[in-house]
Amino acid sequence: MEQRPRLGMILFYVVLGIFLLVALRGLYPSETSIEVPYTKFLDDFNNIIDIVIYDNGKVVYITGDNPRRSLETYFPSQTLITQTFQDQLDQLARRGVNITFERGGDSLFWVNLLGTIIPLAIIVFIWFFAMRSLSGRNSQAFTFTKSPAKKYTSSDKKVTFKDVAGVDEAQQELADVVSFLKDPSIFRDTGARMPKGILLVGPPGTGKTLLARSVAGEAEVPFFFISGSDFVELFVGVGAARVRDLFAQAKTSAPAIVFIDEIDAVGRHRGAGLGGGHDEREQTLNQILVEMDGFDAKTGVIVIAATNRPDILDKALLRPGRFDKKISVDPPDLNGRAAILKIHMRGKPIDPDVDVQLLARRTPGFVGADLENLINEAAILSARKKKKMIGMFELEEAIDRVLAGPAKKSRIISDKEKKILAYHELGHAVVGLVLPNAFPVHKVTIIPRGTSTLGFTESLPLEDRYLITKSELLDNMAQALGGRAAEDLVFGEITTGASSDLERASAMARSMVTQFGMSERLGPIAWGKEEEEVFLGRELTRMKNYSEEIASEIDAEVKKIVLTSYEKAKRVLSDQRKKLDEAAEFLLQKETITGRELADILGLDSGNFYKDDFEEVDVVTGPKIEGGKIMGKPELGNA
Ligand SMILES: Nc1ncnc2c1ncn2[C@@H]1O[C@H](COP(=O)(O)OP(=O)(O)OP(=O)(O)O)[C@@H](O)[C@H]1O
Ligand SMILES: [Zn+2]
Repeated sequence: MEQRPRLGMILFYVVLGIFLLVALRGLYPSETSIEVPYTKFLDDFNNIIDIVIYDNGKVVYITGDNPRRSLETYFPSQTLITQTFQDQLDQLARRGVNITFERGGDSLFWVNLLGTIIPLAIIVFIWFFAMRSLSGRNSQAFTFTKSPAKKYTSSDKKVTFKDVAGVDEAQQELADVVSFLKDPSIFRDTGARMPKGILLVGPPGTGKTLLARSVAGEAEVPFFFISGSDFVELFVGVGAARVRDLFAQAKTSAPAIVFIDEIDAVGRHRGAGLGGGHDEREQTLNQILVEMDGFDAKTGVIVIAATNRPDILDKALLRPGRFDKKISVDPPDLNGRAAILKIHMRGKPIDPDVDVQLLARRTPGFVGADLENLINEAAILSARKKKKMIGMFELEEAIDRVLAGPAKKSRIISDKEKKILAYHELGHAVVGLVLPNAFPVHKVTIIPRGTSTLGFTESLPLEDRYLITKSELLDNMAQALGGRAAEDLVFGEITTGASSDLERASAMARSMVTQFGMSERLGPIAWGKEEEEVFLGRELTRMKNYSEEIASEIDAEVKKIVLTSYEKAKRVLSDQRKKLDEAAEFLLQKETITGRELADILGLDSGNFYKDDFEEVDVVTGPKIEGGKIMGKPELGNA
């Protein structure tokens, strides 16, 4: 980012240099000859070694005295056809002088002119183009200082709180802002101070922009939008000028909302970042601070900024009177996702049989933008099939695509591999169905998807629960190991396909021992401290604060837990050995089997499959426990 203005300047000067050079060259063309009087021509006559005669009377010649300089003179064009002139030419020819006849002596002028204009035009074009692409905006190549803020006024399609869901807490906080913008006097009477700046913090796609727009829509005030990366411009000082312009615009139409997306692009704490080059960014940032200090609550301008890197923001931005209110915009929970899906289904032809709750359950970790995209994908799939309505099949297919890539029907898997795959996936599913505390099984498929997934069993994690018991953890671990257990049991041999299952089970066991204090031997002690680097790829790092002795005890406990779960999985499967073959036959034929169908084959009416009985649960907002972390993803063990 910082390199941009530098690069722009260098490019600009290089282009300017070339431009001047060519322009000068065009004015004094080196190839052009010097005009001399006719008498000089007569003087030189005996010395001429090369001559060009144009039909309009122009003559260009070179003498032996100075062969590098061509001279030119003019005859009245009639002279060219006189006998005397012909005689003179004869004389020259006899001396072996090179004589050429040409048309239209003026062409040289045009050649010169074109020679100047064409490169000029090319350069202007390149310059223009460079500006355009460097400034990242099409129409504003030359209006650097004018703010490119887009203004959405109430005439545009209005976004209101009804268009946003799953971010209830943030919405509640913003409701105050709306009432303030609608009627500032209420707040003035109680002496309450409205924040000038609000910082929306959250991962991409959670609806920060949408929220800011909905505040403007609810309050029916103009909305000025700009992105922090727009400020990073070609010339030093341009960003600051833009900020000034933006705020001037907002103040004249106050009450108004100024929204700065990606504020981290300019608001990074000073001195950070690579390769210096902070002058431009710093100036822009300073200007934002100056503007925010320069108006008070009476002005009626509220600045909302969004970022997903609050940790790198300059402290100056967060001081009182600036962005002193922080609102976090988190990824939606189960009910939030259902509500967002409903919003984006509005006005689309959705099959009445669609189970929104199931879709929400299948999409943990999806943010608003993903859910919107999901519905769009399903709409495309339906259109491709020329269906009139978007059905559950397309919506589920769209989820599978996002989770594991599009189905690869063409991928050829040998029958033997397919059989192993079927038993492996059924191993997961059967264990999940039989053990009462595993996550409900939704479906099993052996349709290969993406590049690495050969098949998967999907269980739906219980997100509306905030505590997970030890027995649930153990049953889920057994389920994770079910694939491997089935391979072992049925084929007496194991494949490489279970590696991620093993990884998952081991990680669960380790968390149980070190994090949740669930090992009897090691007691209710947190071994090591887990640190989640905020927004840095969510890497979990464990700080070791225990002895080597404890470390080996932890390892022994982890091993014990995993092995016990594995034995449990194997026991369940050998009890169901006969039914397992029946289910495998079904799966090999149909490639997909639902939890309910599998329960029917196993004769487990009360089996642990996904039942549609979660509909419209009340959200109990409680603290999220750590355990949610490892439970957050659906079972997606590849073969
Ligand atoms: N909470 C939500 N409710 C409804 N729709 C949402 C929600 N969140 C996102 N969307 C949909 O996703 C689109 C993109 O979201 P938006 O641009 O507001 O996210 P953002 O948090 O600003 O992302 P970024 O940080 O990438 O700018 C929205 O236009 C909207 O259609
Ligand atoms: Zn597996």
